[in-house]
Amino acid sequence: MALSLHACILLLKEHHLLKSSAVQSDINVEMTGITYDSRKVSGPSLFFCKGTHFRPIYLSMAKDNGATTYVAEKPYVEGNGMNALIVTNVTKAMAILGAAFYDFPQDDLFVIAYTGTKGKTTASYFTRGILEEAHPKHVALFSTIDRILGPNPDQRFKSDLTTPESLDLFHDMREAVDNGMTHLVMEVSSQAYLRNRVFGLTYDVGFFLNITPDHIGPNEHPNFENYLHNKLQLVVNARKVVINAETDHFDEVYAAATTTTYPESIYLFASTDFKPTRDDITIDFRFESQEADTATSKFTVIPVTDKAAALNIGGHYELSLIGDFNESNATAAIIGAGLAGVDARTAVPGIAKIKIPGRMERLAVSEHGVVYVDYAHNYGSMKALLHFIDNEYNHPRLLVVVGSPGDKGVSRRAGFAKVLNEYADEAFLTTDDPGFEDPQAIINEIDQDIDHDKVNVHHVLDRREAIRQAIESSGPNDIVVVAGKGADPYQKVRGVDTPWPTDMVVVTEIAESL
Ligand SMILES: CC(=O)N[C@H]1[C@@H](OP(=O)(O)OP(=O)(O)OC[C@H]2O[C@@H](n3ccc(=O)[nH]c3=O)[C@H](O)[C@@H]2O)O[C@H](CO)[C@@H](O)[C@@H]1O[C@H](C)C(=O)N[C@@H](C)C(=O)N[C@H](CCC(=O)O)C(=O)O
Ligand SMILES: Nc1ncnc2c1ncn2[C@@H]1O[C@H](COP(=O)(O)OP(=O)(O)OP(=O)(O)O)[C@@H](O)[C@H]1O
Repeated sequence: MALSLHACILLLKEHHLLKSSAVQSDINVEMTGITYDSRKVSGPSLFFCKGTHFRPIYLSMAKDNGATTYVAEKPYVEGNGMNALIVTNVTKAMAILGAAFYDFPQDDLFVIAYTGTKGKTTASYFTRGILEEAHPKHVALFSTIDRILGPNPDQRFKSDLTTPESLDLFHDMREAVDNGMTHLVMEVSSQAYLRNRVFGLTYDVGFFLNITPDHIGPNEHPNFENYLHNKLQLVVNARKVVINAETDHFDEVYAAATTTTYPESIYLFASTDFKPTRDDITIDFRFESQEADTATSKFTVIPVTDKAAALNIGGHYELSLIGDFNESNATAAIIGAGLAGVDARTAVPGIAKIKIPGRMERLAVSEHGVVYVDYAHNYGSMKALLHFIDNEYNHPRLLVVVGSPGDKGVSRRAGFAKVLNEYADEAFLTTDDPGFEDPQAIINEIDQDIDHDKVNVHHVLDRREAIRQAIESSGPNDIVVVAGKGADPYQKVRGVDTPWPTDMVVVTEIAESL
């Protein structure tokens, strides 16, 4: 892979990003490296000066390591002697030049993208499960949990971000294509749009699952309007759009979709109980719960319109991942697979066996009821989870272990208190990625909104101990929910990822010790 300075200048001009350039060498000589991290420069490279914690010394280091050109929003003396491309927006420039450096790998992939406050990972796993049934060993995945770039175990990595930085995104897409992948299912966070990680990228199919207030605060979105605006960008950039008609802010989502997509390429889905508030839209697909037990969930997908019927995905489905919200996620995935050319004969077996690390994992503990480990970590997801369990087990005594992260998502704290008031009998408030905040202060903040007449609250800073106390104090008919971390293998403490064996491993160890 390579890119010349000449090509960079042309591309930046074409996108109206170039403010000025200083050329010190032959503009046709190709650069064979591209990075935003001075520690990764090797050989003649293009280096991007970006980020809140960027220091000019990184540019000196990049130059020493062989970088020949830098891209930045202002000139740096540390870059003297290098080619300089001064741009109006460095992260947009990075996305445009990154796509070109890796030779536009998205053109060789059928790309299905998901956004939504909740359900992105689940729907992405479901979609990949179906597509893999139709195209074995040809479906890549970029998810919060992992990135799958090829069929071999060494082509699978743990993710650091839900949606990677643009250079990493295009790098990984290129690897996926070179590994023979023909399809990519990816999660797109609102932060990815805010930070231009997917600037200029378009999708074959784009999904809008839902939106509830989250990710608002320092380092994330300044307010809900900004969060919504960034999430809407996904439907603007998709050739076919699928929208959960039950989402809050449906009107804005639908309007955004129609700015770039004709209504015949927009598909809407909803449960059979849902009544649209406007009569100028038609729901294309309905889904209806059949029955659920503690191991499987059965539902039917019903095509309503002609364009929905044409996909041939109607029928009865079964999931190994319970939770009524997962029927909605699964319906989305089935429609996505249908738009990729897969019909119900493949979709039905494809989705049945999918399990997702840290989502609705369940362990029955002798004499202590059932323990669920789940990644629910805001009001909306926790409500969906506790409501489902409350219904499924007919109002059991509910013990919930939960904490809230530091440095972000501050609104989650009040949200947890609200949902605990609605459903929990016992709350074990504990540590969850405190970052640079005091975990006890976070616990106090959650606790201040809990109604102590309804919920018996325990403060147990040590997460393992909190889980132990919850399980030990639960009876044979009780349910313990360990929420928030799912299959996260670490606790973020003062900038350090401290290893954590994962909630389910801890639950299992405690259960075996009883
Ligand atoms: C707020 C935010 O999104 N920040 C991301 C962003 O940081 P940044 O651009 O400000 O960069 P920085 O960390 O300040 O580093 C400065 C620059 O110096 C460079 N550097 C550093 C050291 C050195 O020796 N040499 C050098 O060149 C670094 O490579 C970097 O380019 O780029 C970094 C990668 O370069 C990301 O790791 C970082 O994600 C932070 C850790 C983060 O927590 N992001 C969250 C909010 C996020 O993105 N979440 C969403 C999911 C949200 C959801 O669940 O929906 C996601 O998509 O994951
Ligand atoms: N459609 C949904 N509506 C409400 N809650 C959901 C939905 N789907 C999943 N959840 C809940 O949210 C949790 C996280 O689900 P998932 O990982 O699929 O979402 P996500 O959008 O990828 O989340 P994040 O952006 O936080 O990584 C699940 O463990 C479950 O409790």
